[in-house]
Amino acid sequence: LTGEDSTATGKGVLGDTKSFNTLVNSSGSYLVDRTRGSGIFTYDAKNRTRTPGTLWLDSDNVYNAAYDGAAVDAHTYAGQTYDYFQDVHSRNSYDGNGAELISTVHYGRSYNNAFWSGSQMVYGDGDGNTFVPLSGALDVIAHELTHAVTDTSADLIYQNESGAINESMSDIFGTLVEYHFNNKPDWQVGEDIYTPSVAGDALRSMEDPTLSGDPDHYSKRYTGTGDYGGVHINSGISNKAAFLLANGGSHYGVTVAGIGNDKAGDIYYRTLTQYLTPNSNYSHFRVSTIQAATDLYGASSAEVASVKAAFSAVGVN
Ligand SMILES: O=C(NO)[C@]12CC[C@H](CC1)C2
Ligand SMILES: [Zn+2]
Repeated sequence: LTGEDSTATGKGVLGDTKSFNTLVNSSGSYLVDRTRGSGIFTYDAKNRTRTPGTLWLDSDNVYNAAYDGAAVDAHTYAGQTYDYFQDVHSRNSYDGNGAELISTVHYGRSYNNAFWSGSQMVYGDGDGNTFVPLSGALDVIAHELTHAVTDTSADLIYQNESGAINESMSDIFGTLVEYHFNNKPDWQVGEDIYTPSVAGDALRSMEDPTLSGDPDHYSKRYTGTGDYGGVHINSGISNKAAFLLANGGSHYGVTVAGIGNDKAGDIYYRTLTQYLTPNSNYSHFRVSTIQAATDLYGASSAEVASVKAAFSAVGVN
């Protein structure tokens, strides 16, 4: 594929106008951004389930059709997430080696989910009641791309406690990316694309995981076999700890002094990429996070004290 690097404009899933990088040649405008790593490439599954599908081609470099919105956001938010990991953590793409970012939208029919396939991001359109097209939320795209970061670093096994930590890392960086771009930021997950007819709800709350029935303390962890051993359930324990570490608060009688999003992000990034291993459980997660904070701020630092308090507050001692 050859052509000229260009900039297009278009409307996202929620009708917001944005600009993004494309490649233009005599065929038209492709959703190809050659300015980041080895490139960002966005594809159309055309409501079938073959991936990646067809590289997205538009006729006039203006992406304002309703059908275009999912692709506009997948492409733009992948670029923003790339920028977050490069600019904040000096990580060039999800593998640190400039790997191509490949996304497919319009996957399946009324498909209420999104996932990292092991090699690319995949987004359904939702059924219009539970979800609208899932690439419409920056925290969701950053969630998915963080699965790729995890897979190329700690490689946390996607089940039981290691899987819950895997899921929580994706929720944590999904939220931190949302704050980094100040895109209606909050400590909820998927709020922008979840239940369009219900205001103020979210798929999950990191501030209060019990709102979606998930545990906010290790003593309340799920020990069944559903959800790969509760990877989207027991993530609440770590999500609550992350909320407390960044924002502060008291939880079950334990008070945590908040250290802010940036320091929390640096601690979690170092924990994920330097200390966690495929079989890490919550106990090893506590030790690893303390070590990462110690590396960054010193053993007697306030940051280390807050990490210890945050894990203690959720019953991981
Ligand atoms: O938690 C997830 N995947 O592991 C979700 C579910 C809905 C959003 C898109 C994918 C987040
Ligand atoms: Zn996930």
